[in-house]
Amino acid sequence: MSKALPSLRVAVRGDAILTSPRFNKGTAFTVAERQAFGLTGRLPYRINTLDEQIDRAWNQLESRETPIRQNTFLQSLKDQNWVLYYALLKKNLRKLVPIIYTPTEADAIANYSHLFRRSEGLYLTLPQQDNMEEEFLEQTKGREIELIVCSDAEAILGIGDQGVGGIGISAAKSVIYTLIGGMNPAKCLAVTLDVGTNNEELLNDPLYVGWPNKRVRGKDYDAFIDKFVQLVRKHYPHSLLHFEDFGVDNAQRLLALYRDTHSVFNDDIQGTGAVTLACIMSAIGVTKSKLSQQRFVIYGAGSAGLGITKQLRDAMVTTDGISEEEANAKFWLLDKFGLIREALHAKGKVREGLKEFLRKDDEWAGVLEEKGGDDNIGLLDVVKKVKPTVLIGCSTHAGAFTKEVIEAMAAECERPIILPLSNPSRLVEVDPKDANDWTHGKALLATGSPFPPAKMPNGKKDYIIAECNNALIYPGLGFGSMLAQSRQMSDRMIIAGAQRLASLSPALKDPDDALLPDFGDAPSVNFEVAVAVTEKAIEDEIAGVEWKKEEVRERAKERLWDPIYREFIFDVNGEK
Ligand SMILES: NC(=O)c1ccc[n+]([C@@H]2O[C@H](COP(=O)([O-])OP(=O)(O)OC[C@H]3O[C@@H](n4cnc5c(N)ncnc54)[C@H](O)[C@@H]3O)[C@@H](O)[C@H]2O)c1
Ligand SMILES: O=C(O)C[C@H](O)C(=O)O
Ligand SMILES: [Mg+2]
Repeated sequence: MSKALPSLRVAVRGDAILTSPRFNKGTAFTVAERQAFGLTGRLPYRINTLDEQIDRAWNQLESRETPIRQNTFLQSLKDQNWVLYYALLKKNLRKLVPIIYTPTEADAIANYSHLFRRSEGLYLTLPQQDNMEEEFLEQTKGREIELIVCSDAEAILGIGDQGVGGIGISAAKSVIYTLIGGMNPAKCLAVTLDVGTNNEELLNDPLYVGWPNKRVRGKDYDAFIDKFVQLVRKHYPHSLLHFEDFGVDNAQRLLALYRDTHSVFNDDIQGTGAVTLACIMSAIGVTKSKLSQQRFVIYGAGSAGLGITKQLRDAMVTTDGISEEEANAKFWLLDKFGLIREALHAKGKVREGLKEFLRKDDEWAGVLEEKGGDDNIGLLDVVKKVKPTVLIGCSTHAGAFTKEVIEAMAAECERPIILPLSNPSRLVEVDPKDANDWTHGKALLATGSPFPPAKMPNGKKDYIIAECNNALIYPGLGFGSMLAQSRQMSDRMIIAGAQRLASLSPALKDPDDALLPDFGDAPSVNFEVAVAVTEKAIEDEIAGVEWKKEEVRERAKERLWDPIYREFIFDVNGEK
């Protein structure tokens, strides 16, 4: 979808333009630009095209042998030249998304202080909050911010508390918004909310670059977050505020607190809920059944588990016309202490927000008796008794879906739907290759991180393991909400996005194909999601724009940011 862009007036010159990743073109500056911006003597003679630069960068990247070294190389390319960075990624999307995002970014975040070269985004640190507004304005000066991704890094992917390294997830999610969602990177801001860390390894590391203090909680934490949210509301009332990888309690609380007053979005809850709903809709298309005919076992009842459960429940009520109570009864949730049920709740072992999904103790009396009074009803017990049709993992418990569990499920279900969603790859609840073998190719599978296709029995074509990662939908949800200028991201907008994604699933056309579109198609898929989201906001009269629904697609195309060089004209009053 490349298009020629009008020239841009730019005020920075000399070394300043070469060190600005937003404006730097390196060897691609033209003769006229070199003269106008004082670059002739600062650059070698030869002028390269963007394609030549991409080839050179690709060769340099390939000479780095490990994913983490490639990640570091790409990080430094991002610090140098955004157009080249995004153009390289765009050309090699499937290969490079796993390097700059899940799973490799998890290692980059875990080693943030040791790999540190250059800062990016906005670091807001709790003891320095008196100057928060100044810092915020300083960092966003001259930019019309449309998207802010923030994290307090308490629960990064499945690797836990990563302190200031959380900037890595905010920045990676923001890159995906540009790469896959078409958002202009100059209008995106990655923020780390450094409230300390309880990660002892980081606290004891003399090279740790964050605030070396225990994680602050309670009133002081709330006041700090509120100060930040109010700044966003004051200066960028139409922006989307994306929360990423907060601890589960704060994730739910903050979403509930702010979602009515600003367009806020919690990716782990809502993004994961939406992509999983799309994946399940595609799977039940293959099994030719309805949502309300499923029995769902959700293993890991944190942000993702709860987001998925509520999204599926709400969709079931809407599409199959059953009551919320009936829909709640289709779920069996497990967490660290086993099946979530009344007795656990009475002992205070069930977190707020899960009450609707408590199972009755007397349903399980027989199982408890058989276990000799053992309080913990585990996954195998649940699978044997419930005979689920869908098993979803978001527990961070690697290998939890054992052969016994998978075989027990497959014994009672013709096409078990199994989604081990924990990231990064090493934390997956079951390697999809094993789940495929143990079910003799009958399981319908998708994972959170990328996995290779699985071999099928009887010479059938390989089974493509769909990547059920929220990155397949959140860029479109965000772009759609930005287009709509909506002051909220409503449930109906999210469901519209999930439905559009499900409608694009390869399995709809061929039941032996993947449950979700390929990541290589993520940009066009997310574009469709964005159109659906904007149309819904307009239909529901919560959009800030006055477009007709028929105009949305064209308007959306006009707003897509593409990594191509624009001609620059020097102007002291131009962009800085
Ligand atoms: N595929 C995706 O798009 C996607 C999206 C969000 C999260 N995730 C992954 O899901 C996992 C959980 O993320 P989250 O944000 O919900 O984290 P979270 O910390 O909010 O939730 C994890 C939950 O799992 C529970 N748990 C831990 N060990 C367990 C065990 N042995 N048995 C049962 N439950 C156990 C925890 O108590 C917690 O409630 C992570 O690995 C994350 O990377 C994937
Ligand atoms: O970051 C990802 O890859 C997905 C998700 O948000 C997660 O926390 O695992
Ligand atoms: Mg996340």
